[in-house]
Amino acid sequence: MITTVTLNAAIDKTYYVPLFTQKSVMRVQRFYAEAGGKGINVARVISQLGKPVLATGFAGGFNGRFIRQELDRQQIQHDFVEVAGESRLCLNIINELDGISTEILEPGPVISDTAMEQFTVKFKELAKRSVVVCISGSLPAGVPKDFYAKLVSLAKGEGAVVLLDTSGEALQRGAEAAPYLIKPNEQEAAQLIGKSVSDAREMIEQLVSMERMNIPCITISLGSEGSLAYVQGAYYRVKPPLIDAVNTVGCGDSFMAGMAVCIAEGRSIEESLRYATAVGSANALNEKAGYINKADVDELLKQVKVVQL
Ligand SMILES: Nc1ncnc2c1ncn2[C@@H]1O[C@H](COP(=O)(O)OP(=O)(O)OP(=O)(O)O)[C@@H](O)[C@H]1O
Ligand SMILES: O=P(O)(O)OC[C@@]1(O)O[C@H](CO)[C@@H](O)[C@@H]1O
Repeated sequence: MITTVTLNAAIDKTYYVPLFTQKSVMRVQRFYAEAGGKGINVARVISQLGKPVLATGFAGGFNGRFIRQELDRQQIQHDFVEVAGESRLCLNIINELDGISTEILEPGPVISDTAMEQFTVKFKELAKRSVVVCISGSLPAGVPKDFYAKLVSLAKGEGAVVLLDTSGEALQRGAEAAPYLIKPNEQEAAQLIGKSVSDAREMIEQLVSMERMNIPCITISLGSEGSLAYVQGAYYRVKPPLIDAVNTVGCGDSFMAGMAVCIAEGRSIEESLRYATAVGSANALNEKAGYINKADVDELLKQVKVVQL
């Protein structure tokens, strides 16, 4: 089984407006409301790829009920710890004119020590039954910055392969616990090394050589430019197909879903990078965040280029 973790679950609302302008009244033309937050997106995409998955994390209030209901409707297994307060609302406003998206993300509920203890017990149990555990997204208030590091160690102790996709201090501390894979985008990678470097190859080399960084697989995602990966001593450049992107929010989560599936199935690294890239690109073709069509993935797969450097 693959388990995905979303400590800061959300209702992801996507608004399509004709022209996004400040100091104006904008009428929404189309909108979508989905169960979201990075790990839930990963779970949905894994499920859309036809593979078994379970989503866990914290969920609370009316929004938490909506999230569980949506997962039920989409027949995605879930096991969340109920928390006091409301799970957050994340808004993605897409300007129809040029496709540019603006995200407004609520902070989410404050998590109590009791809820964290409850989650830790549940997580250990789930990790024991999982081949791969994928931990994604920001930490809600109340959760210590080293919580992902604790989860990484626990899951590794239970024999699971751990993938981590987060940012800032949570990523820094989590990375020190040596998950199997991290996937920062350029901005997150720059935060991790403490400065921005314009050349992606130089950036990944700096990440690899960082002290206390003992991670077998590091991929820096570069949006429409694809990614640069380091896997056990070798570097790879991955180029996605040229597509007409509609909504790129959730591409990183879809990439993680593709990697999780391939790692769970023991596929080669080149095959995994190719597949994950096709899944990431397929998400960009969809109006909803964290959504793919399997037929798109199969088509895009033929056009992804992976080159060992
Ligand atoms: N416009 C695009 N065209 C083709 N492929 C894309 C595009 N945007 C993203 N992808 C694919 O998806 C992967 C992940 O995208 P990206 O770098 O935007 O992740 P991210 O910043 O983590 O996204 P998010 O946090 O919204 O999930 C890329 O490496 C690429 O393979
Ligand atoms: O605050 P986080 O957890 O870093 O990011 C949350 C979020 O922007 O990430 C997803 C896209 O990757 C969206 O579904 C969600 O709203």
